[in-house]
Amino acid sequence: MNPSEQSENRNPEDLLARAPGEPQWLEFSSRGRLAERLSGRVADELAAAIEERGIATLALSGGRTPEQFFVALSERDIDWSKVIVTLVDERFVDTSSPRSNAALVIKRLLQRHAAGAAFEKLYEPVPTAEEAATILNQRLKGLPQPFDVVLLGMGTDGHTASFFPKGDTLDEALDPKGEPRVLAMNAPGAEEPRLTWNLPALVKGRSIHLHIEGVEKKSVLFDALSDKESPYPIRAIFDHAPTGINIWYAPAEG
Ligand SMILES: O=C(O)[C@H](O)[C@@H](O)[C@H](O)[C@H](O)COP(=O)(O)O
Repeated sequence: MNPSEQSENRNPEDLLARAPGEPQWLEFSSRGRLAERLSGRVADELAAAIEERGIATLALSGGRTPEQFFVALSERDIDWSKVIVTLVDERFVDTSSPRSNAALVIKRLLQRHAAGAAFEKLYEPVPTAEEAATILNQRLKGLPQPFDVVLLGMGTDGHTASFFPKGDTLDEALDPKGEPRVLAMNAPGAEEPRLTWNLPALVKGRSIHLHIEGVEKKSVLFDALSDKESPYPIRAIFDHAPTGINIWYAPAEG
């Protein structure tokens, strides 16, 4: 049986009953429906945070998956002038690169209603990602934490944020006792050096959403959640998040 068939035959309810952290499974027939519903949920959470604390923080993943969601979110009419957007992780490239997560956020999210949001990029134009991490930890000291809303993605190698298998700072990044901070990460599976918030910064998020599309990712996630000793870094998020993670899934990619 190939991984896709195997994953299709696995029932999310059975799996989630055994998974750590009591996650919720939210499945949609299309990417568009998912983007619509997820954007409504995130907009409500941001509005509630503004109501309670006067400001809201939103930490986003990049990659290809969230494009439609970003557009749908940009159309939500909330007080974006009170929202600070940042990234869960970034590729060590400037915004002129098609690989820049910041460029994606600027182009797809910080438009329409969301044009008034503040944006804290996870990038500094210095020679190395390690130097950038040092500067970012200074610059982002004042960023209100815990983040109100954290949006995670996942790769088919089981990475989330830039917690890549065999990453050179993976142990440090996944140390649940660390203070929230940004780290540089170099890994064989990443095309360029990365910058990433560490596990404590992400799992402290008041609301955590994991957005995955395609049966291959579903299969990887099921493997990660059904095995306590799973080598997939995504497992660490479920093991350490005190709040239930919402898993948003649509079978089709593209
Ligand atoms: O910069 C990044 O790559 C991300 O933030 C990363 O963690 C992403 O969520 C996954 O790699 C999934 O990427 P895709 O959506 O492109 O599959």
